[in-house]
Amino acid sequence: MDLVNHLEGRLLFAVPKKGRLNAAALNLLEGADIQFRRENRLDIALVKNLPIALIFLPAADIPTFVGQGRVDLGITGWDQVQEHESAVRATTPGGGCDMVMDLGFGGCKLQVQVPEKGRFAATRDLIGTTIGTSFVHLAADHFAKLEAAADGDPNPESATANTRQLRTKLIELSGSVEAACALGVAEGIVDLVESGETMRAAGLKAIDTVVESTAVLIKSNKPSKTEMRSSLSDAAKITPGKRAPTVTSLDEDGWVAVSSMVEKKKIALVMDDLAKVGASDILVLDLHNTR
Ligand SMILES: Nc1ncnc2c1ncn2[C@@H]1O[C@H](COP(=O)(O)OP(=O)(O)OP(=O)(O)O)[C@@H](O)[C@H]1O
Ligand SMILES: O=P(O)(O)OC[C@H]1O[C@H](OP(=O)(O)OP(=O)(O)O)[C@H](O)[C@@H]1O
Repeated sequence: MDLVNHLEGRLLFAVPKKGRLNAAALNLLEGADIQFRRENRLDIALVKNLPIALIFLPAADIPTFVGQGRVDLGITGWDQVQEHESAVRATTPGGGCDMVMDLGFGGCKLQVQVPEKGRFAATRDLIGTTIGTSFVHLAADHFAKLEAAADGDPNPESATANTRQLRTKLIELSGSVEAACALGVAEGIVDLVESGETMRAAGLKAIDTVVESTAVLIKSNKPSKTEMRSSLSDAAKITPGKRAPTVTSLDEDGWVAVSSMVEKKKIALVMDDLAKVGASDILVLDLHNTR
């Protein structure tokens, strides 16, 4: 079955496809009686008992899909939501995601770590060095604030990597970040710590916390394409016009303008019904003749 063509009218819900949050997220869905069967290798599963489609994505990509309004809801780490927000702040303030609730599992901290017996005691000592991390945008913003404070900026908390030329060099690593110091790739790292075992085994110590994280439920603050399409089909049933309504794309993502002929005596009721299915800016214009 081509599942992509069965998404219309369904709420799209992104779930971590693997990794630390996968099992706990699936438990949560089971507890909420969300029934589905995921076909082997398919990243979309239609929920049997509710108009929902689950979309299985890497935890790091979920804020992008939710932030762009491509899916409506998602479960991911707060660290990933913050990293996305830092990455797109210049073009999309807030990243397009709103936090609905803290889910309480997946607790960890994104921390600045340095060799235990090394020369760095505080994060500001790392200014101008090389830092290895998978969270390049959050780490860059963190060092932008530190550098602003070191330079005597009266408002260092408002500094970001977009507003400053960083002296600290960030190297993006996709895993095993803790190996970077011992192998000479970086002087310090910014990486997740849960039990602390990985950090201790690598001879590192934490000297600063960038973000404290747990798994969160996030929602898009843009209407998704499917939501828009389903509202549109509801609206078209209320105002079918003579043959079909005229639908025009608008410059704002997710919105369309709809024109349709309505009998004069039904205008008030039709406007009420349209507002109920989510229509806004409803205008009534005179039509002088029709045949
Ligand atoms: N000990 C931990 N280490 C890493 N992440 C953790 C840990 N505990 C909880 N998390 C949460 O799990 C999220 C997903 O991390 P995880 O490494 O499992 O994802 P992944 O999709 O398997 O990524 P990757 O393939 O890069 O390892 C993190 O962003 C974080 O919010
Ligand atoms: O404090 P701990 O309980 O030891 O957990 C922290 C470790 O877990 C994560 O790595 P992961 O196991 O996901 O592997 P990775 O290094 O390949 O990302 C994270 O990047 C740390 O290395």
